[in-house]
Order: sequence, then structure tokens, then C-alpha cells
Amino acid sequence: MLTLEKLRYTEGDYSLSADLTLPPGRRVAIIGPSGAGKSTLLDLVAGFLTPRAGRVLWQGRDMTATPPDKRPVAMLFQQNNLFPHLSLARNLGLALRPGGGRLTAEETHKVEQALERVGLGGLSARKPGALSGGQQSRAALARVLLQARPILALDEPFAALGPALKVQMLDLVQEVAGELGALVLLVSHDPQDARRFAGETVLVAEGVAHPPVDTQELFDSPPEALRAYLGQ
Ligand SMILES: Nc1ncnc2c1ncn2[C@@H]1O[C@H](COP(=O)(O)OP(=O)(O)OP(=O)(O)O)[C@@H](O)[C@H]1O
Repeated sequence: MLTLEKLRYTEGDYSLSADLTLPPGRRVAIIGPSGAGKSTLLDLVAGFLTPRAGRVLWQGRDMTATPPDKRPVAMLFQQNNLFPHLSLARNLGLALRPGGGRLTAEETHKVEQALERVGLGGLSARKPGALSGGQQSRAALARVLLQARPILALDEPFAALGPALKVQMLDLVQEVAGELGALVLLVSHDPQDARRFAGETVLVAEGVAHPPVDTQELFDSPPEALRAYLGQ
């Protein structure tokens, strides 16, 4: 269970509070107006931001003070965060050996398997710049697979891809997360993404990240804050 317990974050005039739990293995969309705090919420879970009050717990263990690299969270951003000067093999190797260093034969094999899994078999020597946007997204997903963390946080990772490619990538995320048994938190501006991908949705609006509700029901009868955002 991911628990955000009476969490409160403030920065200047801005504040965000959350008091909710999310079970392992679920796929959850995070939706809400621009600037409402969707990325802030993910950053609090991942440990890039520190709350002013409250706690973040995973499976009952308090991780509020745990640094990002020690948290059970893998992040996928739109910009992929692949190192441009390193081959895919070396970029992905960092998931297994964050300090760098030579991979064992077994680790190299794991990297190749992860690349195969996302449809990039045979491309391990390529640098990110020699890949298409879709291929870079796949490589970032292969890294997530290698990190094998139980929480997967995606901050609009495929917004720059075309609609068909985005659907393909979300399907692949669904498969990879299913294999890992990971809880997926997907920030998206697209209600279609939420409907297709996530059984539950957390609405972030007016300074509150609300407890998750059934995605279908939320969009079928949206509350006022969501109606305005959807332009209804
Ligand atoms: N680096 C920053 N410095 C100061 N304020 C920031 C910074 N990043 C975000 N904020 C503010 O924090 C609040 C929440 O921003 P956040 O990026 O979490 O919203 P969001 O819902 O993810 O928005 P969007 O959908 O536009 O990406 C906003 O009021 C924003 O202006």
C-alpha cells in the first residue's frame, strides 16, 4: 500500500494536501488542471520534494525521509533522461549499477533481454540521439524494467509522441507493470489515457489530491473542478 498520510506541501502561496492510500499493482491516473500539483504529487512520492507535514509510507514503512534513489519508485519522464553520450547498453546498465562500473555477463544479458522486451533488440550499441522519439521512450521503459521497483511514476511520458504511438506505449507500460506487479501512477492531460489505462483516478484540484475514485464514474459525472478543466 502506498499511503500519503495527512500530507501537506507548501511553497510560497502554493499548497497541496493529500490523505489517501493506493494498493500495490493498481494502475492509477492523476488528472487535474494545469498547475494544480500533479507533478508535485509525484515528486513527493519519489522524494524529490519534502512535505511540510505528514508522511509517505510504502507497505507500512515510513519513507518520508528516504532519498529518491533508496525509494521503491521508478520514474519515467517525457524527456526520458537518457545520457546522450552513452550507448543504450551503458545507459541501461546504470539501472543495475548506479555508480557505473563494468557489468557482469549476467547483467549484460539482463540489459539485452530488457531491450528485447521493449522491441529494441540489437540496438544496445546505439546512442539515444540515433533513436526516434518512440524508440527513446521504449529505452526509458526498458530501464524501468531493469530497476524493477514496485512503484512506477510516469509524468506525461508520451505526450510528445503521436496518438497511435502513445497508445502502443501505454499498452507496453501496462504489460511491463503487470510483469513487475507495480503500482503505476500516470500523470496525464488526456482523459482518454485515464479511461483506457487506469481503473482509478486521483483528481488533483484546488490544492487537494483527492482519494482515488473509479475512472469511468469520475468522467461520466465529473465534479465541478474537473468539469471546468474538461471544458464542459
Ligand atoms: N520550480 C518551481 N518553482 C516554483 N514553483 C513551481 C515550480 N514548479 C512548479 N511550481 C508551482 O507549483 C504548483 C504545482 O505545479 P505542478 O507542476 O505540480 O502542477 P501540474 O498539475 O503538474 O501542472 P501541469 O499540468 O501544468 O504540468 C504550480 O502553482 C506551479 O506554478
